Amino acid sequence: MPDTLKISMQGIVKRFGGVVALDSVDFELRPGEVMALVGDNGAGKSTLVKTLAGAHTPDEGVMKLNGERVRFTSPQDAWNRGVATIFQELALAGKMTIADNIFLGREVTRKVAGIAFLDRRAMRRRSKELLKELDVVVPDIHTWVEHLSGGQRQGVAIARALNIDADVIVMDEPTAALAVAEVRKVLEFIKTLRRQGKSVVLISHNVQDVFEVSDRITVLRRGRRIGLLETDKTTPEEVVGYITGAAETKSRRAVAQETPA
Ligand SMILES: Nc1ncnc2c1ncn2[C@@H]1O[C@H](COP(=O)(O)OP(=O)(O)OP(=O)(O)O)[C@@H](O)[C@H]1O
Repeated sequence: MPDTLKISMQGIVKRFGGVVALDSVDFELRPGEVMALVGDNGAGKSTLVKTLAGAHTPDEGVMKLNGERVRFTSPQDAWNRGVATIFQELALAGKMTIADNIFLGREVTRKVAGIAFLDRRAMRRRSKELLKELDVVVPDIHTWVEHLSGGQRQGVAIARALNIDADVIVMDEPTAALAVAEVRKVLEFIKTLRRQGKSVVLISHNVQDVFEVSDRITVLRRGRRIGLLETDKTTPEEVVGYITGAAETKSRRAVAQETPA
């Protein structure tokens, strides 16, 4: 059977000195799905995402993109292969315009008499198109990013990923520290990405957000994957049970009761 997964990670181990941050973790992402990644503080979510993003090299394990084995050497390398990670700090330049941020590192130039000039008009046009596709409303394309709201900044960061035709978009706590209306906006961006056929990984501490936008949920606990759940076949209570370890304890108890002495 052909390997149709967008991303597959198998047996990923990542150690930091004596700390085993990821202990043989499997992770998968289908084309066009939103996969939530949840777990308590220190569960290993950021480490897994940084490994996927090329910021960490795993000590063990195999990673595949479209069924092909890959080893990203840097976040830039992962971006070039269409895996764009938007970290909490967003990596946007506050004192640059929206369009300049969307094209950061990939500026469009045109040649006049053999000399390359930045094609600002083309960059502005494309930026407006990308923001429109996502339904991001900004005051003006010339606005400095530092004057935008948190939700608008998330929109610019996503537009930047779409500008490189990324088809895997990884978002690390995109709704943390946002006002309610802004959270709604970011959740809508995620739904738009899915409609466009993109695969999304969403790290979130907010179970309500997870239930609103995800197709499946991966639960990490103490560096291990302890749950892979279909969102419409589980409940917030069950997910919280996995996060806190209560579900694990319960299933162990159930097994113990079933096992004859
Ligand atoms: N660069 C590092 N050096 C040493 N230890 C690290 C490093 N990064 C992560 N760890 C450790 O690895 C474990 C997993 O951390 P990680 O940040 O991946 O968890 P997390 O699930 O993202 O937590 P949070 O929700 O708090 O961000 C923790 O014990 C953490 O202290």
